[in-house]
Amino acid sequence: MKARGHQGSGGGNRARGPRRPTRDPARNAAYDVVRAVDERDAYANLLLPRLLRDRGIKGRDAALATELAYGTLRGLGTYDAIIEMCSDRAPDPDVRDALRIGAHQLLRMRVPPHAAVGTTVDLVRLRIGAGAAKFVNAVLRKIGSRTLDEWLPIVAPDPADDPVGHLAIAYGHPRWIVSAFRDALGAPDEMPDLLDADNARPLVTLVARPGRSSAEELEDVGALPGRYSPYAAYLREGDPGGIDAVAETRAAVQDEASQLVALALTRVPVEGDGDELWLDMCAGPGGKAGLLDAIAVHGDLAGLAEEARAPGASSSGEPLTSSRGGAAFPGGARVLAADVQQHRARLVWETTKDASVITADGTEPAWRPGAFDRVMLDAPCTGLGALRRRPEARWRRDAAGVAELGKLQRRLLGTALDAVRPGGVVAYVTCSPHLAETRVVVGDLLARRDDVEQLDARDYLPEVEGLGDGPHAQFWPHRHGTDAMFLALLRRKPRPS
Ligand SMILES: C[S@@+](CC[C@H](N)C(=O)[O-])C[C@H]1O[C@@H](n2cnc3c(N)ncnc32)[C@H](O)[C@@H]1O
Repeated sequence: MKARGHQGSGGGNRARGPRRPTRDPARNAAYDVVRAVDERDAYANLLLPRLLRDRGIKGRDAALATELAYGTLRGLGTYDAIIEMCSDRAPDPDVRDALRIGAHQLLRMRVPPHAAVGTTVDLVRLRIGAGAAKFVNAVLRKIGSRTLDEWLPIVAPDPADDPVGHLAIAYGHPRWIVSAFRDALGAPDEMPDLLDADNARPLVTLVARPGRSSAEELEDVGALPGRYSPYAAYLREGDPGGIDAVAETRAAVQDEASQLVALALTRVPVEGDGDELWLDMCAGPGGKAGLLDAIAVHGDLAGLAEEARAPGASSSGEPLTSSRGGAAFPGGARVLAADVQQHRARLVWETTKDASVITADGTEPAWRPGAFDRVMLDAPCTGLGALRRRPEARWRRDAAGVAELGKLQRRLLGTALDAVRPGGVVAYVTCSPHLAETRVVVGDLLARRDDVEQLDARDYLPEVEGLGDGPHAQFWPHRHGTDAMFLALLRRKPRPS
C-alpha cells in the first residue's frame, strides 16, 4: 500500500471534514485478483476462491467479489477502449485496473453510478493515493455519463464496415478469436448469442461414472438432471468437493460435451473381432479417462437400460443398434491412459479406478501398432472452446500458438490411427472450434492416408441437435450450454478379407 490518503486528521469536526474512505472487502478482493492477473499472470479461478477463504469473505460479498473480478477480466477489451477515450493520459497499471473494475460496475452491473464511482475512488485512495483517486473520480464520471450502448458506436467500429471488429469490442473478445469463431460457426447471426454465452459463468456440471455412481445419486443431493448425457447433473450451488460421490471419485466435475464425446466413441460399433482394449492417449487430468474407464469396465449402463426398454428390444436383452446411434457398450474392456506429463498422469491415476496409467509421449508410442480397439485423442489445443471457464484466458492466447499446436495435433492423430487396429475407431477431440485445430487437421490426415474413413459423428449423438453439417460434431455454448468441443470419428478401414 503506497499511501493511506486523507482521513481527516484529529481535532476537526469530522462531519464537515473529508469523508473517511471505507474498506470494502469484496471490491478489495476483486482488485487484488485483477492486479495479480495483470501483474504476474495469476489464474483468477484459482486465486479468487483462495483469497475469499483466507479473508473469510462469504455470501453476498463473495458473490459480488466474483462478479467484479470475473466480469472485469472478461470485459477488459471493451473497458480499455472506453477508458482510453475518457483519459487525457495513459493510467499506471494499478490505476488502470481500478478503472476497469469501476467501468464494469458502471456499464454492466446494476450498481448505482454514485456507488460505483464512490467505492472505486475509496479503493484507490486507500490502496494507491489521493492524486490517483482524483484522476479515477474524473475518468469514472466521464465513463458513467453514457451507457454501454451509447459508448459502443463511439469506441467500436461500425458493424456494417467491420463486423468482426465491432463484435470484438462490444463483447470483449480479441479480434482473432471472434474471427475464428465466426469461421467455425458459419452462422454470423448467432455470433452475439455465442459471445454472450462465452461471457456467462457456466453451471458446474457433474458426471456420475456408471457402475460407480448414478445421476439419481447426484440428484438426491440437489443436482438437476443433465440435458443430454444420461450421466450428467448440474450443480445449482455449493462446493462439488462436498458431495460424497465426487470426494470418492465415483463422480466428478465434467462439462457435458466432454461426457458426450467420450460416450460417442463407446457407441461406434468396431468391426472385426474383439473390443477389449482402449487407449486414452492424452488423458491428463483424467476427465474423459474417468468416464471411459467406468464404461469400459461396467458398460454404458444408462444406454443398456434404455435399449432394454426400447420397443422391439429382444427378450434376451441383446443390445440393439437403434435410433440412439450405435449400441450401448456392454462392458468388459480395459483402458490404458497416457499423458506426456508425469504430474498429469498422476491425476489420471488418482481419478480412475481400473485403468492402467503411464507417462508416455503419444508421438513416440510406447505400445505396439494396432494394439487398441478404440482410441481417444483429446488433443492439446488452444482451449478456445472453454473461455467461459477462465475469464482472463482469452487475453493470454495468441494466433501464433495455433500453428505450433497444429503440428503436434497432426503428429498425434497419425500415431493415434497407428495405435488402433483395422476396424477400430479413433475419436479426435479438441476443446476448441478453431478450424485450424479441427476440420483442417482431420482433412489433412484423410488426404494423406487411404486406410482411414471418417464416420458421421452426429449419428452417434442423436440426442443432440445443432451439431453442424457433419461429418464431425461441433458443440457450442449458446446452443448446447456446453464448452465448444469438437469431435471427429475416424475408422481404420478393415483389411479386405
Ligand atoms: C486437452 S488435455 C486432455 C484432457 C483430458 N483428456 C481430460 O478429459 O481431462 C491434453 C493433454 O495432452 C497432454 N499432452 C500434450 N502433448 C502430449 C504428447 N505428446 N503425448 C501425450 N500427451 C500429451 C497434455 O499434458 C494434456 O494433459
